[in-house]
Amino acid sequence: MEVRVENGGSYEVGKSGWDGTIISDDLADSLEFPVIDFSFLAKGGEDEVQKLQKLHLACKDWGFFQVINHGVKEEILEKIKAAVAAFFELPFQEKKKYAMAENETEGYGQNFVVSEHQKHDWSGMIYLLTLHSQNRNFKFWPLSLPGFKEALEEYSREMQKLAEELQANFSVLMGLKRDGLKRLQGGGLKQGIRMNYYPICSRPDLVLECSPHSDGTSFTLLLQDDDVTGLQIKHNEAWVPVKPIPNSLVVNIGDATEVIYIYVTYEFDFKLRTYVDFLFFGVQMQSNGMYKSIEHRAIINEKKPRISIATFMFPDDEQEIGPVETMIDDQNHPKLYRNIKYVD
Ligand SMILES: O=C(O)CCC(=O)C(=O)O
Ligand SMILES: [Fe+2]
Repeated sequence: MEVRVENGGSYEVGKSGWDGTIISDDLADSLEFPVIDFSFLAKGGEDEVQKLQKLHLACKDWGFFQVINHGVKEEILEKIKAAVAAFFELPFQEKKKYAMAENETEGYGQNFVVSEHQKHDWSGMIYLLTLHSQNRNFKFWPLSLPGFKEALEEYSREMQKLAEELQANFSVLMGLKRDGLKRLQGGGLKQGIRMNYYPICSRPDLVLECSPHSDGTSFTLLLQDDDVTGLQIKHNEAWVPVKPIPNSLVVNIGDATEVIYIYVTYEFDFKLRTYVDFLFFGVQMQSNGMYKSIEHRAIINEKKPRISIATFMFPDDEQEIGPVETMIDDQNHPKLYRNIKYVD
C-alpha cells in the first residue's frame, strides 16, 4: 500500500508509513517520557549541576522532554494557537498569497494527502523567520489577519527567553558558565517558527502527515494542541507517542547539518559509490554526541484537527563553533565533529 504526499511542486511516494512498532498510550505512560519542571532550572547557578541531573538524562537517553512551569503565560499560548488556527481557516486563495517561492524556505506550503482509497483534505504549514528581527521577511506574514503579527511577535519573544534559559542550562551541563554556549557562539540564537496544521482524516492508518525526520536546529521548542496526540518519537527502535501535558512545551535536541561535499568514486570492486560529507552544528555537536537529536514524526487524527507550532533555534552564523572542550576526552569521548562556521 502506498501513500503519496504532494508538497508544493514535488511529491514523495512512500510505503504505508508504519515502519516500526508503535507503543500504545498506556505503555507510553509507563515509559516515563521525561518531564522537566522548569521552575527548578530557571536561574540555576553553575554550582547546581546536581539539580540538572534529570535534564542531563532526558537529553542523553531521550533527546526529548516536556517542560512544565516554564513561565510563559497560558494566554500567550492560547493567542498564538488561535492566530495560527485563524490563518489555516483562511480560504486557500488567501493563504496562497504567502506561498513559499521556489528555493525559499519561508512561507506557506501545503501537502495534499492521497491514499489509495480516497482523497483527503489539505494540510499545511507556514514557516517564518522571526529572530533576529532584521531577518523577518514580511511578504510571507499574513499581516491582514487581525492580531496575527502581534501574537507571533509576542510568542517569539517568550520562546527566545525560554530558549536562552535552556541554553544556559545546557552550558552548565557541559561544564561551562551559564553564558558559555552563548559566548562560544558569538551571540544570540536565531529563530524560525514553523506552524503546522493537520486536518481530520477518516483513515489515519493510511496517512502519515509529518514524515520521520530529525530537526536541523540547535534545539527546538514545540507547542502542540492539548487534547490531540500526534507527535511520536523514536525510542529504542519503537515509536513512542508524546501525550501532551496542557500548557507544556516539548523540547528536542537538534542536529543542524550542512552537506559540504558530495563525491562519487569507483571502488576497487568497480562499483560506483557516493559519499556525502556533513557538518554538524546543533546541541548534538556541541555536546560531542552526548545529547542526541532524535527522529520523530506526526500522525493525523481521526476526530480532531491538530495544530503544532515548532520554534527552531539556530546558532548565529559568522562564528566558528565546535564540540565544547569539556565534553571531549581523548580516551573515552574523542572529538567527533570538526569546528566550523554555521551558514544557513
Ligand atoms: O507536529 C508535530 O508534532 C511535529 C512537528 C515537527 O516535528 C516539525 O515541525 O519539525
Ligand atoms: Fe521536527
